[in-house]
Amino acid sequence: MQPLLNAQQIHDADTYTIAHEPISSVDLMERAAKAFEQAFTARYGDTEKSIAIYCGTGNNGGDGLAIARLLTDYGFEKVDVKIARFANKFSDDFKSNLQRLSQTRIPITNFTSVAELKTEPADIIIDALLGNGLNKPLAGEYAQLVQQINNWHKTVVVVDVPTGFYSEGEINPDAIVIKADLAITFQQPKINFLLPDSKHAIKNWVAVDIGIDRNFTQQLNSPYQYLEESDIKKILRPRERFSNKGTYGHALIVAGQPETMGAALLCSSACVQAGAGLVTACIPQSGLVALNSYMPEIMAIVREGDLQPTIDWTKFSTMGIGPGLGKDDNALALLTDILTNYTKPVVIDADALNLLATHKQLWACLPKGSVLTPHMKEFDRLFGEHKNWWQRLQTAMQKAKELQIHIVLKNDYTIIASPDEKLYFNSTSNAAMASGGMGDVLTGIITALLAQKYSPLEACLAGVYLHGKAGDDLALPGKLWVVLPDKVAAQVPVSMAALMV
Ligand SMILES: NC(=O)C1=CN([C@@H]2O[C@H](COP(=O)(O)OP(=O)(O)OC[C@H]3O[C@@H](n4cnc5c(N)ncnc54)[C@H](O)[C@@H]3O)[C@@H](O)[C@H]2O)[C@@H](O)CC1
Ligand SMILES: [K+]
Repeated sequence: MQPLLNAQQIHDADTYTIAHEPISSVDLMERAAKAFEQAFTARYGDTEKSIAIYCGTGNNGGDGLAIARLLTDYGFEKVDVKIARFANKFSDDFKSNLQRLSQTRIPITNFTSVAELKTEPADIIIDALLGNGLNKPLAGEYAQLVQQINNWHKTVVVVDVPTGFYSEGEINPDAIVIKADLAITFQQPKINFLLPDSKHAIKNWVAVDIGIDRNFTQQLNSPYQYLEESDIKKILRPRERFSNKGTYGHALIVAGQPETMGAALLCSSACVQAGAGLVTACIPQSGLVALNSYMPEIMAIVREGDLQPTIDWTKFSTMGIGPGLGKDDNALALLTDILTNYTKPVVIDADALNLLATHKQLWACLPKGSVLTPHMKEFDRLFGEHKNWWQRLQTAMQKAKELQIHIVLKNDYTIIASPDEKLYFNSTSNAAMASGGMGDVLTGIITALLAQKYSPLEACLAGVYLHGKAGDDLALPGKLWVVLPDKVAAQVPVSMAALMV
């Protein structure tokens, strides 16, 4: 689990590392510049290309100066350094690196106003103007310079964070900020990199390790955490000797209408694939043939017209409710029946979420520890409109605590809010997975893990990670353009086994 720190905490962690490793501040800058150089040359290794490095006069600018030297050592012959001297403030490490750079033959241009700049002939621009020290929105010369750089439409690679971009907090969509093709960021993704609001500023990012003290960053107890494979390996347990279907629980999937049986099939088959010992699907009568032919391992409880099905509450280890269920009176009656009679944590998705949104009296009946899996629109239907994702994060954290539930807010980096006011960002999944039915599969996987006696938090973390990992294993790198949900479900046991070794 990697703690995601805010700008102040990152600064504190840098300071702690300098004092306790110990390492001089300028050597830490050198280490950061080296890590940048390696990540940069791995992607832009053609030394024929010309590079212009725009530097500020703080530590971000200091990084830029060191990077100019390292890229030249690497073999780039056309490296230009341009220093924006908009303020008369220079960090010590900027000054040391300027001193070192002036002993090389790398050309340095100083400018105090954007009007002095001509066109930029370089193939690639490196942005080392401002980094994590940003303390106000860009204005004046900085704003003009950033707009100028954006207007050149070059390949832009940024050092740490795009100039003008806030690492955390609400993002103003009209703010002036460097548009980055790639952000090579130090130690950890910045929290806002993981939110869709950053899409306009950052096409891609990569985090490079610069050896910041991990014990220190752990003990800061950040509410924001980034999931890593090692976390999931710790959660997953091997299937045991002398185990049988009873060992792995009996899940009930309540899903489907005659027109949306696919959702029920995808959800319940994913539940089987993710290892539930037994799976029963509560589906409309007309879907029975489809269910039996799609996957004979799944049993059925059928729903007929207005007749409510009889469910033996003691029989099931957990339930997943909602995919394709519809929002009619029968669906509402069934959801009400379940929530008022069943007391173990359940997974609530899709139409069941929409029913919850319009029948708030049901919230009091949600079993503690239950899991809600909304996408953005469902989330806003449940909890009100939000202007941006940062606001959504705060609501998720607050509601998870208030209702003692887990909220799985689906997105590129799906966010899991837990009742103890933590937010976990998932690190797997890819755009090939953006297709209808993918959420139904996720619900099936989380339900399966709950059935296998993983705690609700473990089921959410491992379920979300596995779902994305199965999609990654199928699609990346460059294997499949589109990955369909049933393929993801079928891949889950393979990806799970690979995580167990
Ligand atoms: N502290 C450390 O030891 C390390 C810092 N590193 C680099 O240092 C960066 C942070 O450096 P700094 O804290 O010096 O800050 P920056 O270099 O980001 O900014 C420099 C100064 O600009 C001013 N400023 C902020 N917002 C402004 C605005 N909107 N308009 C005009 N001026 C503004 C502030 O006075 C700020 O201190 C990181 O992003 C990273 O690139 C790395 O070298 C790793 C180690
Ligand atoms: K920058």
